[in-house]
Amino acid sequence: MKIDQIVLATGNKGKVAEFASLFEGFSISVKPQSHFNVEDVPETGTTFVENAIIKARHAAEVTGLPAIADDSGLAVNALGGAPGIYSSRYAGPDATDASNIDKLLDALKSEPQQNRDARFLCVLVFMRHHLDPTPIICQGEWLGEISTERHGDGGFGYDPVFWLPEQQCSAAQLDKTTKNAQSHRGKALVSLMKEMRELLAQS
Ligand SMILES: O=c1nc[nH]c2c1ncn2[C@H]1C[C@H](O)[C@@H](COP(=O)(O)OP(=O)(O)OP(=O)(O)O)O1
Ligand SMILES: [Mg+2]
Repeated sequence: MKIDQIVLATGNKGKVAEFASLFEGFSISVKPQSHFNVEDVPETGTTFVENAIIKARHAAEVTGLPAIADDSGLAVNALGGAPGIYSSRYAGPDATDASNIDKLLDALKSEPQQNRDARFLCVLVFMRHHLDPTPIICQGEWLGEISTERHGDGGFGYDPVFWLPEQQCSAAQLDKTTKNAQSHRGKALVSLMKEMRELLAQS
């Protein structure tokens, strides 16, 4: 199967920036959906997998191109896995990264550090076209803790409060390359590229 161009089915500029460096050296051109005027689509699934498929299918349908989508989020043990698939809408329909973090810190305010374990999860989906019956689905996770205060201003989303105890810094204090080498998204993309290479070599 010959592919020259792929649409990246996300409206999140933080993800786009990370994917841009992850895709450096990749032989196929990967452009964000904004380049093709694809609008965000409602994420009506109850799993990361369903939401990633919904986003990839939508972008593939609008553009006629193969698509990659990312559905990701933060799962906090002390909150029973919340905010999970609702991470981007945790503080409500008009949530921002800042209001989501405020709500998270408030929800955890009485939890001591040993109860603040969390993980980032990322599901990536590749669909060759919008009716692809066998999408490639890969996932990655990244373990950390939720700090009581923000640290750093890099990255996006919950990065300023995602604390990495072994590195004694937050995800927002890592440069992009260092974050990509260990993040949920970086790990999922390594698996996805391996499977895509096999698929593209087959046909
Ligand atoms: O590396 C990360 N560092 C910090 N925060 C992160 C990360 N990865 C996901 N997150 C958070 C951001 C958002 O609150 C939610 C993803 O929600 P999710 O629906 O997948 O993305 P989104 O709505 O921002 O953009 P889009 O759906 O167009 O891809 O998890
Ligand atoms: Mg979203």
